[in-house]
Amino acid sequence: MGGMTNPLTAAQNDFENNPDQNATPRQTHAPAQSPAAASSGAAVATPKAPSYPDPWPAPMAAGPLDAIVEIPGSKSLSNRYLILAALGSRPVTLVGLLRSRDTDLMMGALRSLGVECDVDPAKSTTVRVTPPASGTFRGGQTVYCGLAGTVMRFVPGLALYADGPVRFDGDTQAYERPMKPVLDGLEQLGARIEYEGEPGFLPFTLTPPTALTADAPASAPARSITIDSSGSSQFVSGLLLAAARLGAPLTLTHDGAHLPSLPHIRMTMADLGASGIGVTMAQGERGDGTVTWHVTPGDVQLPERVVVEPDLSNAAPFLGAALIAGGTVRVPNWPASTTQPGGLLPEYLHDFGADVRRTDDGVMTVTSDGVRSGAVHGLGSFDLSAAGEIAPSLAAIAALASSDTDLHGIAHLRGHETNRLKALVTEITRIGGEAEELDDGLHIGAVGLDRLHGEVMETYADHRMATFAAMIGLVVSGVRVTNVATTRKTIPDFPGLWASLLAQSAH
Ligand SMILES: O=C(O)C1=C[C@@H](OP(=O)(O)O)[C@@H](O)[C@H](O)C1
Ligand SMILES: C=C(OP(=O)(O)O)C(=O)O
Repeated sequence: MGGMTNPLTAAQNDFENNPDQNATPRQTHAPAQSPAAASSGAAVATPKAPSYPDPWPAPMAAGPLDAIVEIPGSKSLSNRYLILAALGSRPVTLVGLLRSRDTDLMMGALRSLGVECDVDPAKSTTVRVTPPASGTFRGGQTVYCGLAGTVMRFVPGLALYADGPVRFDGDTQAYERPMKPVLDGLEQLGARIEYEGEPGFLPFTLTPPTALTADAPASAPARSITIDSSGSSQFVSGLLLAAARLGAPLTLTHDGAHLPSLPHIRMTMADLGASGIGVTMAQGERGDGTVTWHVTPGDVQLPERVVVEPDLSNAAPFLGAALIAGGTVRVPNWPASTTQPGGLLPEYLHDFGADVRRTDDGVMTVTSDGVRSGAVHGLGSFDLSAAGEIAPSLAAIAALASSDTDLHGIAHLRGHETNRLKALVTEITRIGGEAEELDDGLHIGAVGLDRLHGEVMETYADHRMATFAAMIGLVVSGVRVTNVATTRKTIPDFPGLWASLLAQSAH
């Protein structure tokens, strides 16, 4: 593996590329995990993020909100488009790309594999992606995944088409995120995986099968692989993205008890479709509860210019703020139809009791009398398996609502950035609320606002635990949030946007 950069010896990098800016303070071990030298060729021109006190005092809402908040690009779409552009043969310009830690890690990963990602100097959210002229990715590299599920589960599929072994590493906390099903799938396609620590987890090295590094003949025999994707939809998505280049039809079967985040899998299928790759899905083809996808390979090519939708899951704290503090919050550029699971958010907020409407100009408007009025009730027993990533935002509303909520279908949140079920129970309990873990989710009891008190709330290097705490802080005085910079995983400047939400409302 000569030429592979060792992140253990890489120099400390600047703020933008330092992985540890987002890790919890006790996990800071900066030089050990520097992705820039490890995974990016050219410098990434991310705008500098302002720095904030730690802990950050969450601002309280002085009265009902009245604000419009522009939400940056979707993480899930941005990172899929980056992967699909890299798999193509012509340059693609991505407009409105999310520029945050997860997308910068993805661009760093692609650059290390020989893909050019040129940031428009006049607009950092416009990025031109040029795949390697040879069509083969560069091996002998370390890809630094940070804590990004989309990087650690999607990029190994590209390494299948590299001209040498590729090593994958990430934040220490990422070593706990499950990887095995996607890597088992790639092994079934001929890759060899060597784990450095516990099998099934980062760090590891993927050695591609030699047959795939050259163009595989279109007539190659169909392939069939089976995995259990109960732990994350990203295992299926990663394999579907990889299959686009296979040069042979692929049948992928999920054989497991659950299949979370189905909209994210449909998003992958739709984006592959937009790149000229046909994918179909059939439930229970074997008549035994399994789910099967058929991928018909072709020439992967996104259109020359792709516009990224705003991140609708990241709209949740802002729109949810209207339910908590009362008032109206508007988010512009809300798509009329979307593959994002955040497209379900308006109906979830309506279920809590909000007035929700999208006008023809694409503005999503959420209005509520707020939790103090008693107008926000719990969701009762609620299946959130389609959109588990919104759970922390819904949990914040539920903890302040006038009746109970049981969120089901989200057992796999134990393998998210942190064990989110445990973290949410700990933090809700810390402020005087009532919550407990269920086998497949969370029970959140209604205790009344008077019982809740401000505390220093832990965020566990999890962006959504930080936005969860900020939501609570709108109506509970004295909430302080550790490591609010962790929000940079998917939002370039969350505290700035949050301040603008409140500042607009003060007028
Ligand atoms: O494919 C994607 O872009 C994502 C899939 C989901 O993962 P899980 O299925 O692991 O929840 C989601 O939670 C994550 O934030 C993004
Ligand atoms: C689960 C999440 O992220 P990841 O893409 O790292 O899995 C999330 O953003 O809520």
